[in-house]
Amino acid sequence: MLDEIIIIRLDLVASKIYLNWQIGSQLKNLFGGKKMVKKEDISKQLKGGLVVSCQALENEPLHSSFIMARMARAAKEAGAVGIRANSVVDVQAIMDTVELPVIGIIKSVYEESDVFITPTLKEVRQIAATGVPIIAMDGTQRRRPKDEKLEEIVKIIREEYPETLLMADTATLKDISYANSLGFDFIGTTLYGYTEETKGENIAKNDFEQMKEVLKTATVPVIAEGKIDTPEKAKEALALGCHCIVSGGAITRPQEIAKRFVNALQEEA
Ligand SMILES: CC(=O)N[C@H](C=O)[C@@H](O)[C@H](O)[C@H](O)COP(=O)(O)O
Repeated sequence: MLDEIIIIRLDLVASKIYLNWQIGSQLKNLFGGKKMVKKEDISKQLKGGLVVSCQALENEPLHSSFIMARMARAAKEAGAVGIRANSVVDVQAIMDTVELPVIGIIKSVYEESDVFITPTLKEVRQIAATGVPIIAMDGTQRRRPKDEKLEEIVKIIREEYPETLLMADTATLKDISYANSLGFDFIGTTLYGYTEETKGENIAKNDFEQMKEVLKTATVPVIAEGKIDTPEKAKEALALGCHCIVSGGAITRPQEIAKRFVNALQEEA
């Protein structure tokens, strides 16, 4: 009898907490919640600025949502216009910390495919559900896990999240033409140098030779991303006509930053 009373009371307490939480979030949405920002405004916000990629995978020293949110805060203090981040937890921690547009991705490795940046509909939906204004996904023509097709993913996510901007992370000019045809909002050079076909390449090589071709091929704004590791390169990419810059490792991966110093000292010795 006593057990039953205790269980009923616990149930009542739990229901009350749940109800309060629900009312609280509804009120927050009504009065204090995040405002829906229009697609054109997000694009304007990014134009001509620096987006800082705040990412640390499980095998990296700074792997922690708390630290990534602090990185995002530092980026904001420096004047960054946006953040790029990996995983639902990091994106949520960052969106709770800074009021900057976030480019969300989920890196996920599948055995049967080399595609790992938001590779399947599952990851696209998971990251979309966080409310990120922009989702970036692999925009190469490589075979995707589970044989999913990029055009299908884009079609479905456009229906489910019409207000979310989509960025294609590409490697080759062919990828860019493909992304144009699928109606992406942004094209990123993220994977140039990271696929079988482009291994060892660098977007800044020969005075940004490849970037100039990218800009001629793309029919939507181009985001310069991948090894834009100095302020000079960032400035040059913007001058060529890129919409904005994403820089990561050179700002938020201390192991890469320290390595550049160590390498320079070793070259001197
Ligand atoms: C190839 C790949 O996995 N790129 C990832 C994409 O999100 C990140 O690891 C990069 O840090 C990001 O693209 C920014 O580039 P960089 O760190 O070179 O400034």
